[in-house]
Amino acid sequence: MPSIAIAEPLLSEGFKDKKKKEKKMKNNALLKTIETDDSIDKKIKKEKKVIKTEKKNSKISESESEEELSSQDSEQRWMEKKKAKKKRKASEVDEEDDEEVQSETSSELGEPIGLKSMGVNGSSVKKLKLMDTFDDEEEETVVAVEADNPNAVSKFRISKALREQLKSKGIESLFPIQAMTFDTIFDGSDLVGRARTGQGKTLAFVLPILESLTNGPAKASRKTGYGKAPSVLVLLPTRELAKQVFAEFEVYGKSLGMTGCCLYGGSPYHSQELKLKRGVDIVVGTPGRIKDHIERGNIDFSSLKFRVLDEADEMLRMGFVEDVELILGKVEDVSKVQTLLFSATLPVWVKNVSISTNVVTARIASRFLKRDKKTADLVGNEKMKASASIRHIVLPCSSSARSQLIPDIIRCYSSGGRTIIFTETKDCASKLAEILPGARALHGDIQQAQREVTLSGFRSGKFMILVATNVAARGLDINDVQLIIQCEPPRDVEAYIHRSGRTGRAGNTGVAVMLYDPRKSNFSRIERESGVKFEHISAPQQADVAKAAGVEAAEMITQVSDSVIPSFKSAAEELLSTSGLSAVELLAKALAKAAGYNEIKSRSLLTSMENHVTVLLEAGRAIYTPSFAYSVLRRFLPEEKVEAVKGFSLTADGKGAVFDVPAEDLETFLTGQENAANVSIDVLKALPSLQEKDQSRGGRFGSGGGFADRRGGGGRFSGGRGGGGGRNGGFSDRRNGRFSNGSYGGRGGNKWGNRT
Ligand SMILES: Nc1ncnc2c1ncn2[C@@H]1O[C@H](COP(=O)(O)OP(=O)(O)OP(=O)(O)O)[C@@H](O)[C@H]1O
Repeated sequence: MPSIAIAEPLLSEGFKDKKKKEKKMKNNALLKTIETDDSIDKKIKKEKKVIKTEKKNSKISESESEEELSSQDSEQRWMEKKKAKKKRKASEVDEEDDEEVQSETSSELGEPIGLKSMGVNGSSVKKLKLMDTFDDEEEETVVAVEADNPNAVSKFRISKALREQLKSKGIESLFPIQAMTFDTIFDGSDLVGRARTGQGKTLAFVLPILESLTNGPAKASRKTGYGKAPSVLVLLPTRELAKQVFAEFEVYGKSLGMTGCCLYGGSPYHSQELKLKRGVDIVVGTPGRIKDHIERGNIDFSSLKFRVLDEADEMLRMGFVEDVELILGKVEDVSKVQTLLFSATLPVWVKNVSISTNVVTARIASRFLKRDKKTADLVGNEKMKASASIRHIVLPCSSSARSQLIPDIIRCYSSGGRTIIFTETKDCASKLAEILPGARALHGDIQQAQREVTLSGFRSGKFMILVATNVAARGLDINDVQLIIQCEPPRDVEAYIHRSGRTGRAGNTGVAVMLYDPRKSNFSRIERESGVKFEHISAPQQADVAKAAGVEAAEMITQVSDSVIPSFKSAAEELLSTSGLSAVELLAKALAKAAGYNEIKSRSLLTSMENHVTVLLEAGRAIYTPSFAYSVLRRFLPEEKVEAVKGFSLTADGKGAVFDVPAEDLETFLTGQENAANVSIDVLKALPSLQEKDQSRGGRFGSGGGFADRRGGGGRFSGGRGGGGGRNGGFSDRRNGRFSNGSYGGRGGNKWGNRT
C-alpha cells in the first residue's frame, strides 16, 4: 500500500510551549455536564484533582478504577464558546448557536441539533454566513471565529502538515468525540469511545495516533527503516470498512511520512506479504486475514504502540472472538501498548467488566484494556441512541409488496441522492437488486473483487441504489446517502442504529424507512431500546408518485428538439382527431408513458399491496382475538373471500380488526355486512393504531405474536399475489435523467431466501 513521502515535520520549540499551555488549559476543562458556572468551577477543581491523582497512580500501579470523560471536555468548550459568542457582532450566528441542547426526537429534520450544538460543521457554517454579511471585514471576522472556537484544529497538538491536510478536506474544527479524546489518546491512555453514527470516530483515533507517533510520546519507540515492525494495528469487522479506515490513515499518514498496509480476506496474499516485508507503520485489517499473516510469520507485533478495535462489539458478535484474542495476545509487554475501542454501540462489558454477563467478551476487555482506561461516551444514558439527524419512519408492507413499493419510496424520500436498502439475507439482496432498475447487490457471497467494484461504483455515483446485507451496515461512510430502507426490522437494536446511521452523517440530514409486515413484524423493542420515536406513514400512493414523475417527464419533453415535430406531427393530428380526447388529455397520457406509467393502481394502507383496500371490521363488541373476527366474517361471506383477506391486525383499542380486501371483493364485503347484525365494515383512509405483535411482552392484545397463523395465514402472506406485475417501469434514475421501462412487479410468492 501506498506509503510514502518522508519528511517528518518537527514542531518548533515555540509551538511546543504554546501547545503545552493550551493542553494544560484543556485538561482543566473536563466537565461532565453543562450546568451553572458555579458548578463548572467546582468540577474543574475536582477534575484537576483527578488528573493529578491519575498521574500519580500511573506511576504506582494500574489498578485504579476507570475514569469517564463523558462529554465533559467538549461541553466545557461549548460553554466557553457561548460566553465568547456574546461578544460577537453577528447576531445571525448567535441565533444559530442558541438553539443548543434540544429534544432528540428522531423525526426532527432541519439542522441536526445534537450535532450542531456540539459544533459539528458549526465553524464552517458560521464562516460562510459571516463572510456573506460582512464582506470587508472578512479576514478579521474569520480569525475571530477561529479564536472563539475551542474545537478549532489549531487548538490541538496537531502539526502543520496534518493541519494542512485536514484543511484541504475542509476540516478546520474537530468534532466533539475527536476534541474530547485527542489529548487522552495523545498522552497515552487506553480509551473506550462512543459517539453516534457519523460523528467522526475514525479521525478521533487516526489523528492522535499519527501525531503521537511523529511528534509525541510514541515517536521515540517507533521503528524506522526497511523491514520495520508496525506501530499501529487497527482491527475491523468487514473488508469494506477496513479499506475505508485504511484510506484515512493513508491520506493523513502520507503527509507525515508514515507507511501502511491493509490486510483483508478475498485479496491476494502476495502483495500484502511484500508490503509487510518492506516494513510498515500501520496495519489495518480484518481479524481472519491478520491471523493468517501471523501464522505465516509475516507480522511482528512486538513493537506495537497502538491497537484499535473499531466496531468492537460487531467484531466479537460476528464470531471473531478467538482471532481477536490471538491477535491481541501477540503483544508481549501490554504496558507499552495503548488499546482503543470505538463504536456507536458499546456493550456493557466494555464499559464495566464486572457487570458483564458475557464471559468471553468480559475476558477480552479485562485482559486487553488497562484498568485505568478512560471512557469518552457521547451517548451515555441518553434515551436516543440512534442518529438524531435522521427522520426515522416505519411503513407497513407485506414482503410480497416490497418490490413494487420500494421504487416509490425512493422517489419520494431519496431527494435524488443515494439509497441503501438492507435485507436480512444474501439471497434477498441479490433478488431485489435484480428487479430494481439501477441497483446493485453487495453481500458476503459476492467475490471480493466484484464487491470492491460495486462499492466504488456506488461511491462515485455510477448507480444510486445499493442493496446490501449487514456487510454494509457498519461504519461505511458514503457521500450523499439520503435514504436507508430496511426491508424488515433487524434482529437487534444495534443493527438498526448502524444501518440507519449510513445516512445523516457529519451533520447532514437523512431519512431511514423501515418496512414491517403488520402480520408478523415487531419493532417495539427497537423503538424502546434505540430511543427512536418512529414516524408512522402509509405507502406513497401511486397517484402521488406519478404526479412527481409527470413533472420530471414534462421537463424531459421540453428538452426534445423541435426537429422531431415534422416527423411526429401527422401521427399526433391523427390521434387528436380519432381518440375523442382533448389535446391536454392526450398530452397527459404521453407524459405518463414517458414516465413509465400505463395505469395508476391504488395501494392498501395496511400491506401496501396494489389493488387492495384496507377496511375496518367492527362487531358491536370488543374483538380480542383474530379467530373471533374471522368467525364474524364467516357469518356473511363465503370461505374463499375470508381466506383472501391480508394483513389481519387488531386495533389498539381492542374494538375492531383491520385487514386488506382485494379491490374486486370490496363490494361483496360491503353488501354482505348489511345482512349481518351489529357488523360494520368501513373503508379506511388512514390506519388506526394497531396492536403490536410483541412476543416479548405478550399481554391481552399482544397475543404472543403470530396470531394470523392460527387462521392458516402462513400461506397467505408468503404466497401473496405480488401485485400482478406492477406498473410498467416508472422508476427513474434521476441522477442520470433516464426513465426506465423495465418491469419490476409480479414476483409474488417470493420467499426471499434463507437467512445466512
Ligand atoms: N472534524 C470534522 N469536520 C468535518 N467532517 C468530519 C470531521 N471529522 C470527520 N468528518 C467526516 O464525518 C464523516 C463521518 O465520519 P466517520 O465515518 O469517522 O464517523 P463514525 O462516527 O465512525 O460513524 P460510524 O459510527 O457510522 O462508523 C466522514 O465523512 C468524515 O470525513
